[in-house]
Amino acid sequence: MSLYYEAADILSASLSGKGSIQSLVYSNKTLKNKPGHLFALLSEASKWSPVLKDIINQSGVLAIEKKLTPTLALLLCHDLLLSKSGIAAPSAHPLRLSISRHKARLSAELTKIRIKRGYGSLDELKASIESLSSEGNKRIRWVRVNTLKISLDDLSATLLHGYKHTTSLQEISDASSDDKLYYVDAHIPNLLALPSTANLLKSTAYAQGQIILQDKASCFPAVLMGVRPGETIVDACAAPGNKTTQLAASCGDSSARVIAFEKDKLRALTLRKMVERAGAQHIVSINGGQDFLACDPESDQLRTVTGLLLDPSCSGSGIIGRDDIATVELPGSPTAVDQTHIAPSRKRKRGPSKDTASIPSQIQIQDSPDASLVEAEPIMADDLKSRLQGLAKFQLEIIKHAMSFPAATKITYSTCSIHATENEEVVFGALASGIARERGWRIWTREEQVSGIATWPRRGSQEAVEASIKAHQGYDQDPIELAEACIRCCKGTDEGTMGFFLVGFLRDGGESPEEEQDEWNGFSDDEV
Ligand SMILES: C[S@@+](CC[C@H](N)C(=O)[O-])C[C@H]1O[C@@H](n2cnc3c(N)ncnc32)[C@H](O)[C@@H]1O
Repeated sequence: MSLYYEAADILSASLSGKGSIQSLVYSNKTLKNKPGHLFALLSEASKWSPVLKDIINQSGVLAIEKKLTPTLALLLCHDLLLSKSGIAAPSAHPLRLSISRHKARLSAELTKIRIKRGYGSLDELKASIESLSSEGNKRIRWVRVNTLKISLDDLSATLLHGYKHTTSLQEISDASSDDKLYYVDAHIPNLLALPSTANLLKSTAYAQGQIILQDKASCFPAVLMGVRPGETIVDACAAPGNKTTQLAASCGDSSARVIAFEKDKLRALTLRKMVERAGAQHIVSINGGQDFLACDPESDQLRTVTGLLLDPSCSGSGIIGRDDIATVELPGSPTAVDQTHIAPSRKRKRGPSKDTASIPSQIQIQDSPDASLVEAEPIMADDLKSRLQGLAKFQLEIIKHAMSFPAATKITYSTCSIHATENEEVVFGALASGIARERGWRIWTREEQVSGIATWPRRGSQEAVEASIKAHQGYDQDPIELAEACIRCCKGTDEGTMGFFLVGFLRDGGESPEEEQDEWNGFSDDEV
């Protein structure tokens, strides 16, 4: 029976924001059960959780069986109804009995749900659950062409030889493993999409740094930055170096340069390797093992820096593969259908249970471009909330430090988090800060963004912006303009990106870079 207790503990820890199910299972060396067995149970039960939640809620079993917590009920009900080998416990075990004595009722609820959803058999329902779960997985492999090493045209003759160009991203995500297709992205220059089955890691192009496997969302900040000749750009949190090498590629053979900070010495080694593989060592200076927050913006190296790209450590909740944290639905909470926010979990009346209180039961993302996802903060698990607040404090410090660079006129701030706490709220904390007011920093409006970024439809959450403005009294700005200035990407959409957030800050003035700057109007539609 320890299997179910151990799995329930892992699920509760994941739901409180302590990590993905995968990392919690495979990083724990003291597990009593086989990691593979635990992971299979947890990922299957998570996949089925929207159905199992309804079955358990409709059956009323949680109100009758005092031994069952919602997570235990989810796991046991999964094995009772859906696992070929049934519940892995002796038939007389009290926990097994607590669910199996309701088998008839639970099976009847499963049948009801199946019929309601229009499936003729359990196999048909299973096939639909499988296809839904694979939709959340990455089907697209984003490939950035490293123009320091090769042009897109030359890559077409080598790596892409035998591949057919398509103008439909959908065709890429629908491709079978034999399909050799590529798509040229409309927002990011030199970015391709290939079917995820394309085995690029073994290609010469990858080994020689001609291509960099980088999610589309992660390419947005360097494009927004728009490096111009003569500039010096700081990448403040650089390893492993995706954005550093992208910035370097946009410097090309101009006189622009990049200074990359990476606090962690080991990660700085990875950064160095990546910069070398990308052929960017003559463009990038690496401040390895150095804390960006401890650097002196007035130093000789930094006082002429004109732009800073900030991509600090974050919760990583937008990363694909961490879906399992956010999408498990537990019984004991209402069935949410068309909600933008996490549905509040109903507190159970009987005694306290460690996995019931304040657990996000569901996150639903509204697909409308102007209302991207935000979490309903008040019902966040306490652990997650305090972890996010700690991250947000650090992220705000990074922005404020960047705002103190004397010649800087532009900053980009990004996270691969879906949480407003790390995104919109940090942004407006920064705008309302003393240093922003003193140095004249303001938001980089949508109208001022380069076309590939300005035309991206998913923008910040107006609701989160309004809440942030309220929290920073005296900061009087148009919430619509501010939300429009923020860029969001959502995972699990047809756009094939991970969850991501980006915003920019601008100010007039600052010292000019040493060289004369060319007039630069951003990327035109023809170029992307
Ligand atoms: C989200 S990752 C950056 C990913 C990177 N921008 C890319 O696109 O490949 C954040 C990085 O910032 C580093 N970091 C965190 N705090 C830092 C600080 N105060 N100074 C410099 N680097 C820091 C972390 O070690 C980590 O490698």
